[in-house]
Amino acid sequence: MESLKKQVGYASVNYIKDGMTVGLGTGSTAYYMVEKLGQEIKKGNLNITAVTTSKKTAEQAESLGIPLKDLNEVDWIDVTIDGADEIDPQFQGIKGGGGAHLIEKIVASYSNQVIWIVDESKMVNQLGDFPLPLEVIPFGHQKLEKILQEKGYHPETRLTKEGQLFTTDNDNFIIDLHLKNITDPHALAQELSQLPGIVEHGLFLDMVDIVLVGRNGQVETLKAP
Ligand SMILES: O=C[C@H](O)[C@H](O)[C@H](O)COP(=O)(O)O
Repeated sequence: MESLKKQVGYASVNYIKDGMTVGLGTGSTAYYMVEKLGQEIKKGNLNITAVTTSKKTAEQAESLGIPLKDLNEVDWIDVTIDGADEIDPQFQGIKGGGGAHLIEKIVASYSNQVIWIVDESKMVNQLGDFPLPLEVIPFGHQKLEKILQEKGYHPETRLTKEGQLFTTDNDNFIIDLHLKNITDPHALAQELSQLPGIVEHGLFLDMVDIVLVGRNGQVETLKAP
């Protein structure tokens, strides 16, 4: 898996051209994309500006000398390259396994092109086996969890390995919904968007343009319809 992630992450840098403003995703696959981008910048092959989607990616990018700007300082992003947790045959996805989906979704929404980079294990027939992350405001989060429980969504407030409440880069909490299968992602997205306290859910619908999949040692390019 690790070598597939590296292969697909490295291959995605081919979509980055000189002069572009690039959105840098978060996670173990995006890590390799950022690593390769740093190498190309160091060699003098690329001159770009990047906007990051998490503190972790910002730290990595800074350490590699990738020029960074805040989203407010750029007009638009040419391409954002990011990982994903699940992608269905309609190119709908779940993100937020690392708790970064709020900023990832904002950055993606200001991008001309969105590319997801995944290993083949992320390609599924139906979304929902991967727990759906919700970034929630700490105020009243237990009340919200109760409502989600009553709806039959099997919520679980995310904890760190040490058993502490997981906090996002925005000082919010994450509630993961253990749904097993999501039959109507758009209806669920709408319902979750209307619940007070949920800042953003991890359903990324109709957002991706190209998916690069690492499969059997090759990188497959899939274009969303
Ligand atoms: O919050 C995390 C992000 O949405 C990641 O892009 C996603 O979880 C995929 O990460 P990875 O490539 O590490 O599986």
